[in-house]
Amino acid sequence: MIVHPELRRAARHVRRPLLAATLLQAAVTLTHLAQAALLAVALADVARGVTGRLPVLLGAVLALVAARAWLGHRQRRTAVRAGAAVRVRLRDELLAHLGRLGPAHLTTARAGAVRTTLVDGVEGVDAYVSRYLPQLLVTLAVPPLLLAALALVEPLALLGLVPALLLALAGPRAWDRLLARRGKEHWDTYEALGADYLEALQGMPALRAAGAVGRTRQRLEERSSLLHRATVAKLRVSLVDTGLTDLAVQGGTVAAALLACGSAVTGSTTATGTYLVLLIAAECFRPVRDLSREWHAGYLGASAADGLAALRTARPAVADTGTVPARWSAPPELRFENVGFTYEGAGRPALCGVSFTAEAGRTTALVGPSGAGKSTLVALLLRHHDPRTGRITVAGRDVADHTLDSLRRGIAVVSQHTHLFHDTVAGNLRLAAPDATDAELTRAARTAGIHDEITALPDGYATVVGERGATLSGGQRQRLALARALLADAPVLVLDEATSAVDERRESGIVRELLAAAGDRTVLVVAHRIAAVRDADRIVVLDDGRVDAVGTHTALVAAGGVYTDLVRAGHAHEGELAA
Ligand SMILES: Nc1ncnc2c1ncn2[C@@H]1O[C@H](COP(=O)(O)OP(=O)(O)OP(=O)(O)O)[C@@H](O)[C@H]1O
Repeated sequence: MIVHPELRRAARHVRRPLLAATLLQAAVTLTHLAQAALLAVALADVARGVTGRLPVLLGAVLALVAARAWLGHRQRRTAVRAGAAVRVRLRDELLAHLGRLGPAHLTTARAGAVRTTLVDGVEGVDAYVSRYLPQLLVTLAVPPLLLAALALVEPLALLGLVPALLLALAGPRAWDRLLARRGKEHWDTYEALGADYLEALQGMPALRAAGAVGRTRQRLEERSSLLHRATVAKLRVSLVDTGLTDLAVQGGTVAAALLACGSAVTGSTTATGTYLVLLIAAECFRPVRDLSREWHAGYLGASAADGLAALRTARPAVADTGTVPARWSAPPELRFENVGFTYEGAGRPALCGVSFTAEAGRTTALVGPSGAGKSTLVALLLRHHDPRTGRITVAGRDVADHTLDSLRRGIAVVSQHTHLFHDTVAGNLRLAAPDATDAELTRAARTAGIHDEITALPDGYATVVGERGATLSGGQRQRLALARALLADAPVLVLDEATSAVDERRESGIVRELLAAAGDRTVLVVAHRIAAVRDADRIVVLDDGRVDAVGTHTALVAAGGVYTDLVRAGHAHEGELAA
């Protein structure tokens, strides 16, 4: 009888349907009881050789059977509805929270484990709430009522039934803790296996390239046998629980039968009373047996409860405390003022006293060697983290003043890790602008340099691109993501290595077209290759978390330093340095 606070919380929102399901379940139990009483009277009549009432009694039994079937059907429907409501609400809540946690959460949590919690864990809670909880309430309420009724007919029978019921209900509580621990161990192993499988599937090309498929398969097999052992350990405790319940149920029924027979032999009870004791004693234990059966359905939910609670209460890297919606009537200025930031657990700061301004409606480029802090600056602008020192303002207001949702909607980002969904090209493009017309899709795709390739696909814009855009090349995926960002029509556009997978020959052309299409938006371009940024209005050179220089391409080349090194390290042709 594990009632985890997380499961109580999940059930709180469906109190009414749950109460209805419990009452219907109780009504089903009452039909069993009434049937037992009618059969007891009928059997006593048969024993006495009186058959006059038999047709009425048996007719009533049949009516009860029909009523029970109807009540049972209603009960299941109500319970399923309550379970579905719990499932939908919990998933919505968790998904919304995952959105607030942002990508920072997945640097510590594993995607496969989160998936297992969201899918299997929530299904388990559904079974727990819709099947186990109503039965638990009925089990706590009905047997005491039946015992009270039996006390009126044959008080002696209680001597056998009460201890047996107490043993059946309270006995297994002795190892509730062990049961909870085994359940958690099983869940953790199950979650880890799910995460391993997802990672192995997603990383299959890398595993093949490294010749590590065999080793991974072996590791997965080890994980599988760990899960098998955890399942057996869990079942062992669970079966002891069920065994004890069964023993108490059987023992109690036999004791009640012996007592009833004793009373019949001594003649202290009528024939009807004896049959009543025999049949009602069995009914006393029916809810206990049913509870034991439903427990197995709800055990998964009880085991997943800790994981669900951990996900639901995980703290986002930043608090969504801003109250002002980010609605900029004109492209805003972005200002970084003395920004410093250190990742949790990192020995040295990723950024240190970074100050620069990305002018409104202009293109500012961020360049620097690998690890200089370019992506960290973008993450801070989007508030995936907050700076440890300094501040970032958009249109003169601290980004922390804005609600997270509106801030992120106002800044369209195309990063080097584009994500496409298993949908058509058009469906992927319309993610950012569900109402965009076909003409608008085409215009955005043309600007991103992907239109011709889309029309060459078997079904053009209606072609399904596969999971994560698997049927497209890296460059095509990036250009689709660019088109999607253009459609989003946000006043700020951030291109974070957005063309890194596009060949250099096409890169400068695409970037030039993009910047023209960006119109008067404020654009921040992060790039390794100078070709992607040489036309920017202003270039900020970052080195080791600090601003090394700010200027135009021509001025920076003339000044020498880190920028010139970057140009030289790239595929700069003579003209680039000379420009
Ligand atoms: N999640 C993280 N946890 C800890 N340290 C991190 C994390 N992400 C980045 N860093 C560190 O912060 C520093 C800046 O990283 P960042 O990704 O911002 O650099 P970058 O200039 O974008 O590099 P690249 O051009 O290679 O993408 C690096 O030293 C990096 O190792």
